[in-house]
Amino acid sequence: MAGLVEKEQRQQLIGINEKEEKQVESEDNNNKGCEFESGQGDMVLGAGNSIHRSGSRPQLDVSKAEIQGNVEEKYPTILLPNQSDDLSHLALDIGGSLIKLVYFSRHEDQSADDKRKKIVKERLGLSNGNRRSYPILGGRLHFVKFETGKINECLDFIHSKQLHCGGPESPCADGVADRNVIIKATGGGAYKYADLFKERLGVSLDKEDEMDCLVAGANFLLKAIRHEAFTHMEGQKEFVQIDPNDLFPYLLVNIGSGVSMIKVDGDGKFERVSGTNVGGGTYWGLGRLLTKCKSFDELLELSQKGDNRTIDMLVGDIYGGLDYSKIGLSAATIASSFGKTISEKKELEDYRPEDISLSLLRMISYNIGQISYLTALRFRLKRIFFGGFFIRGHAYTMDTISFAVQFWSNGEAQAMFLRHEGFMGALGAFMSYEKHGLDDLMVHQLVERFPMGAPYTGGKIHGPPLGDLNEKISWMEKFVRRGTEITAPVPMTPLAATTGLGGFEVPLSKGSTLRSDASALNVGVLHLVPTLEVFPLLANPKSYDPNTIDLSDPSELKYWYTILSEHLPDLVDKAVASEGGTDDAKRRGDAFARAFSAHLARLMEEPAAYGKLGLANLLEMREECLREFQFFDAYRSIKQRENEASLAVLPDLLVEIDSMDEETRLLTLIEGVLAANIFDWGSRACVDLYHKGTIIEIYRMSRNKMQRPWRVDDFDAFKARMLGTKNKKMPPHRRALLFVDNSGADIVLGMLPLARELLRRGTEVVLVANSLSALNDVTAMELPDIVAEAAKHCDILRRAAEAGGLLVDAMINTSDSSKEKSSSVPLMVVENGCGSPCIDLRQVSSELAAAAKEADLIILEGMGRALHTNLNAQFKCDALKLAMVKNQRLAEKLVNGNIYDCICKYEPAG
Ligand SMILES: Nc1ncnc2c1ncn2[C@@H]1O[C@H](COP(=O)(O)OP(=O)(O)O)[C@@H](O)[C@H]1O
Ligand SMILES: CC(C)(COP(=O)(O)O)[C@@H](O)C(=O)NCCC(=O)O
Ligand SMILES: [Mn+2]
Repeated sequence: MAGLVEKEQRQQLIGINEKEEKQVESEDNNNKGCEFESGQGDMVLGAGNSIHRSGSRPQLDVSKAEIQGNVEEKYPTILLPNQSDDLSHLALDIGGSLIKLVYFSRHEDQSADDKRKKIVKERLGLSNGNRRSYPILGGRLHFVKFETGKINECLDFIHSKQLHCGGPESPCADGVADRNVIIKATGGGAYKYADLFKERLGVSLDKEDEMDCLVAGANFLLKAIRHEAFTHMEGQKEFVQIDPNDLFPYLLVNIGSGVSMIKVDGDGKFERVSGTNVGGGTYWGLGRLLTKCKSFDELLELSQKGDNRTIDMLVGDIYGGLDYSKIGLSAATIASSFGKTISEKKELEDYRPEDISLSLLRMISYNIGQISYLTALRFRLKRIFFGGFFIRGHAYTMDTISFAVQFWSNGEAQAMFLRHEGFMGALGAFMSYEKHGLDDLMVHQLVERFPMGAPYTGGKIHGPPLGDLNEKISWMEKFVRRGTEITAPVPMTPLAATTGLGGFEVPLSKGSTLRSDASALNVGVLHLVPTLEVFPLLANPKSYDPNTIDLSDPSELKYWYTILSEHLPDLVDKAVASEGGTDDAKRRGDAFARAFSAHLARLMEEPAAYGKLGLANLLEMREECLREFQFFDAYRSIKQRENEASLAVLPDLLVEIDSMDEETRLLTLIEGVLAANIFDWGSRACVDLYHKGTIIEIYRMSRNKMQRPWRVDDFDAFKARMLGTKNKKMPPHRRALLFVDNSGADIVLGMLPLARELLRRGTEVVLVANSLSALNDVTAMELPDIVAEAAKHCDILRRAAEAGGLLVDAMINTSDSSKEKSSSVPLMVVENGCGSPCIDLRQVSSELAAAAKEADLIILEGMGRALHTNLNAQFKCDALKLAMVKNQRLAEKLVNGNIYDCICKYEPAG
């Protein structure tokens, strides 16, 4: 370490305590349109130009079409220069009670198509061949609903977002479609309101069969959406992993205004086998008459405070308080719904609306559950999926239905619910567009993200569309005034359960809340990313779960909620500074903080709202939320400063390393990676440390503390594989994938020297970095420049970078003047496909998937990638997981250790 000291003085100049630079990189966001969905929507950055649409689906503009690349390829890419990417599809399901809307928005790829990408594609033999040129290159599916009685709001919404013309970027004249635009629609309203749509928006509704749509939507959801189906018993929600190859047959019960029961045997293979007219409309209609409630939610809310014993006739009422044990009915069992109201001389006003609502809800839910079970029995179906907006994610309703199915089937049949409960028909209508592209997509190409608007939009707030970021922020500011009102949950009174002899028992519905209409939708925005792939080196892709920490443990959730909340002010400061600290940046920062806090609060109340919640999801949500408010790289100047400081001391470090024998060198390199992982701006403890010294001081301190054995120390096994033993020589690995983490010392003084060692030993190295920025993580875009800088001081890196095509543009000033063609194994950079401090290996970039095919060693580095996620992941090849644990609680929990302990976990190919 002595060599480093000389440079130290110089580094003081760029000390870590320096005030954040106020420079702004010119980021031309002004011409990007922003839209905000009122109602239940979210915010989306839009882009693009005109839309070409006519007939029942958007038409291709094939003028000047040409084949790009090799014409011999099986699926050559066809370039359509005049075809806009920004096609927008909209489909509707207009039911008796609600209108459901599904629409697609093309989303601009935020990761730039730089030179590196082109080179990587060539080198890894990736072509655009399997990338569709039409219609879905990538975009987002949005889900919105309106009450049918307020159809004008729906028309306004479509109109304001220009969804009938193709999106806000291509408004149609006077808001009326000029061509004969046809929109797919299902449900009775597609007939009833056809003229209204024509008159108001100038569009024709193309009617699709309701049952066809329901089934198509349900099959798509069950096959392609992770954590779509779940069971709900006694207040406990559990997601069910559906094997797409073992889905059929099943019974689909759609509880809308009325109820349909459909036996589904395959795609497009189904029969409506039963139904009942006692459904959601019955509950809402009767409930309204009997309680004078003004809204469905009000009625449902009332039920939560109700006691049905005042309304229902129980077995105990008939049997003088006794059970009817001979036939298995407890005294608490409902013998007759509303039965008590006949025997007493009371009028409607004498009953509490709360009790009436509860009795009604139980009566209808139980009845549907029972008929469903009988229907399933009739066709020998074991699985019943319930959908429709009657369910409304309401715990008590689901418990009651589950209870009925379980009770009557003696546990043989299982009731499951769908998160996109009421959207099956609308999705099916969407899929009926001839070229929607959806059913070609697989589960790993769909990323469901938190809808950025949901937690803070109220169903009753239907504002105009927000045209730009400014309006979005103003809206957030206004929201805050109403924020507590909107986000405050309505507590659900846990009802006393009777665990008697079965039958009409009171189901438990603990801990659930009934939220305002908007956030009641437990659906995110579906990001369609056709380029994503499953990481091919996962040993067990089906059972792989990226998250190490399960946030379904409430104490764990609370802890991480607090950590993220406490980090927020500092993050906002950094974000605002990264955009020059302008007033506009401050407003955006403020809006971001509010939005993110609201999301956190929402998830605290209902952690499983959008599927199983892990720590990686929370950390990603923070980054997504920053991007939503156009903070694309909050740590930009910190990263730059740390890169420069570290690059300045790299030559000395390399000299020092090169003076060591092989064994000491390998240990020093691994030690170096662990020590440099301390530069983590996401860790509270580390950020506090940075106030105490310069980068180099901290780096040195960190290395000095590297005492072996580390908390998890498989170094000897790794060394044996790398260097061999006395008795056994080992060949070098063919290709290593290095999943890199932070900028600055972490990459420059940690991972690059390790990469260099591998290269020196004849192993190809692929540096795998983020596609989008997250905290101070280095991105794939940034890496070539860093490598080029490092290569100025090192021939090994230079030759490898040249061989990997990384130095095409770099002005290399090497000490070695030889110009001979590089004979080195290559060093490459690929992007991982994500913008988070963690990595979900079920969904990685096609570049990474291609690079992985030749790899026989993986090195995962950092807390996010090797601890929060993937600590327990098994791979088909050798894997090394390296990280410093920068959080006390995590250290205790994972390794029974302490903060700053290190993990070096080596797992040879199984
Ligand atoms: N905000 C709401 N307004 C009216 N009904 C609602 C609302 N939220 C949930 N519901 C329930 O959902 C039912 C409608 O479900 P849905 O699946 O949309 O069927 P439909 O296609 O028949 O409208 C209503 O009958 C009611 O029970
Ligand atoms: C966000 C992080 C996973 C990044 O760590 P890294 O992957 O860079 O090692 C980590 O900083 C973290 O878990 N921070 C929160 C914990 C804390 O502040 O203690
Ligand atoms: Mn990191």
